[in-house]
Amino acid sequence: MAPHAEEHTGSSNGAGHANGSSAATTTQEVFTVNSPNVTYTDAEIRSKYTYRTTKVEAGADGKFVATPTETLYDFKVERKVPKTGMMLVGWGGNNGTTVTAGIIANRRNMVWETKEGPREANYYGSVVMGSTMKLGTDAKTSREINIPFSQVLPMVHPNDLVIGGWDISKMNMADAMDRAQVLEPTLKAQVKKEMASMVPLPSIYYPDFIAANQEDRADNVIEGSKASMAHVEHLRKDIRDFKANNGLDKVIVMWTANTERYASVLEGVNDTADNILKSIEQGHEEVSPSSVFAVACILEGAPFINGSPQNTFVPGVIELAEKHNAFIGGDDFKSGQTKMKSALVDFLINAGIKLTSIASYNHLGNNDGKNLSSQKQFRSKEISKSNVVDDMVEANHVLYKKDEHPDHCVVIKYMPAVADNKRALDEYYAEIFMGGHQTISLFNICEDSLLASPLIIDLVVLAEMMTRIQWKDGSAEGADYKSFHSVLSVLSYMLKAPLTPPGTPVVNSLAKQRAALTNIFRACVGLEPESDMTLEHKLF
Ligand SMILES: NC(=O)c1ccc[n+]([C@@H]2O[C@H](COP(=O)([O-])OP(=O)(O)OC[C@H]3O[C@@H](n4cnc5c(N)ncnc54)[C@H](O)[C@@H]3O)[C@@H](O)[C@H]2O)c1
Ligand SMILES: O=P([O-])([O-])O[C@@H]1[C@@H](O)[C@H](O)[C@@H](O)[C@H](O)[C@@H]1O
Repeated sequence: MAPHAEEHTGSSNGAGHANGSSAATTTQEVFTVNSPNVTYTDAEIRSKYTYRTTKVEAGADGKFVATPTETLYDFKVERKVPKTGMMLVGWGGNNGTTVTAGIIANRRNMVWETKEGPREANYYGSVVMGSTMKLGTDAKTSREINIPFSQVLPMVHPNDLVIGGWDISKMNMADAMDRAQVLEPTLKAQVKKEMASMVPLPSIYYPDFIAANQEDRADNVIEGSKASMAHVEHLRKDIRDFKANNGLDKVIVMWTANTERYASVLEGVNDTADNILKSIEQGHEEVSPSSVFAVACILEGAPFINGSPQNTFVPGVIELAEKHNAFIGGDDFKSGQTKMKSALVDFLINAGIKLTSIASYNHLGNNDGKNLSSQKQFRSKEISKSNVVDDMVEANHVLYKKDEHPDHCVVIKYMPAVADNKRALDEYYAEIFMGGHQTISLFNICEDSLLASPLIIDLVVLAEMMTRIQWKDGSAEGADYKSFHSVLSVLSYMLKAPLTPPGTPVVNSLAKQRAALTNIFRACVGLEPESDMTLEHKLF
């Protein structure tokens, strides 16, 4: 994505709507790949990529036998950036209002006064819009050349996103933004008029799935019995209407509504695609609103991402997505305390330091915290916040015996006074050389919604990008191109509890997650994985 070629003109249009530029901005890539394995047409980038890895087998003598292997893939990337809609479930919440105001402010290059002086709109905290990747090294000087991550492939610019969504609260977005207590009044004043014209669509509300303390918000609910496909069809029509009313090519749906309790996974209820559809027809009590949204999106062909920790993707929903070649992804934005944890644990364990205890406490005062003050909803969050260290511990059997792992506790307390400015207090306790100990104590004020909103943008932009990437076996004549697996594990960097295709491992290491995303996108333009070997600086 090149720097914006045109000014964006917002235009409001109908319920659950609005804005974005009149058309997707034309982009000029900032690099081309000079390789016989990469071809460019106006419509596509095609690349032949050799995937090199190492297969390991246990030898007869008990030693490992490592065999380098090569697999040929052909990748195809559609270059046309579609006019894309972002529909948020829970649009009227802290994250929904904040990300909406943030995109409007960026689209209009807004500046607002604060007590520390003027502040300009930005996309800090977004991997796509705020980070770079190493393209290679200068042919003459061998110095690193880095490019904005957003320019490795032709991605949607968030300023172009047309935003809409649903909420069980009918409050318009300007009033909901005030309710959220996240943004500076001087910024809110500049987006207020536009946000006031945005009203969330009514949503489905099954009280048993979120805290009872949320009931007073529920004044914007789709009527009718849960026991039918009516809710699914209603949401599908909402998506179709939003797409048609805004002249969109694509819609991505993001769950940023309240954390639900876990749904029981039951044979005959939600274990298969057919059974989840039957259970929705029957209004089964274990079918959650988020699963109904997921089913509606799968049937409508709109990628669905779950930004909360509940098990939206019960096996039947995953199977349905696979049957329909629809994209799903989740779970639970990884915004502050857990993102720091996944980086710190990665560093400590890979440094050979034996982490033995992690105590994670946080308190917050926003509505999310209010909902999480209910045990069943907290349990969903406790699970997603606790499992984030598992793969890193299991990968180091020098430090940890089988099934040995650090003590790990997660505490969340609702303290209204701090509002969205969540406090995360962590203690990491580790064994070091010769019986020593290292204690790391962190006090991390994470402004929850200002950290989560850029992740919403990343997840939507990356999910849309994945719909324009196809692959085929490069060694098989006549093979057909197909999409990546329905479960977008490539999104894991932004998520606490990465959903992966059934039977595949979960990777929580932040560095590995980012490397996977970066290197898959590099492969799509025929480039080798980012290597920091820099042999050119060592072998001369
Ligand atoms: N840093 C973060 O903010 C962060 C990080 C990770 C995960 N999350 C998760 O993201 C979600 C949203 O966080 P938030 O701070 O915006 O919460 P919030 O409570 O401010 O917003 C949630 C919104 O969802 C609405 N809602 C509830 N049930 C709904 C339904 N069935 N359909 C449509 N709307 C519904 C509520 O009315 C509310 O407006 C929460 O589940 C939270 O756990 C947030
Ligand atoms: O991503 P992270 O900062 O570790 O986790 C956060 C929790 O600490 C917080 O209590 C909760 O309100 C947010 O939804 C988010 O899940």
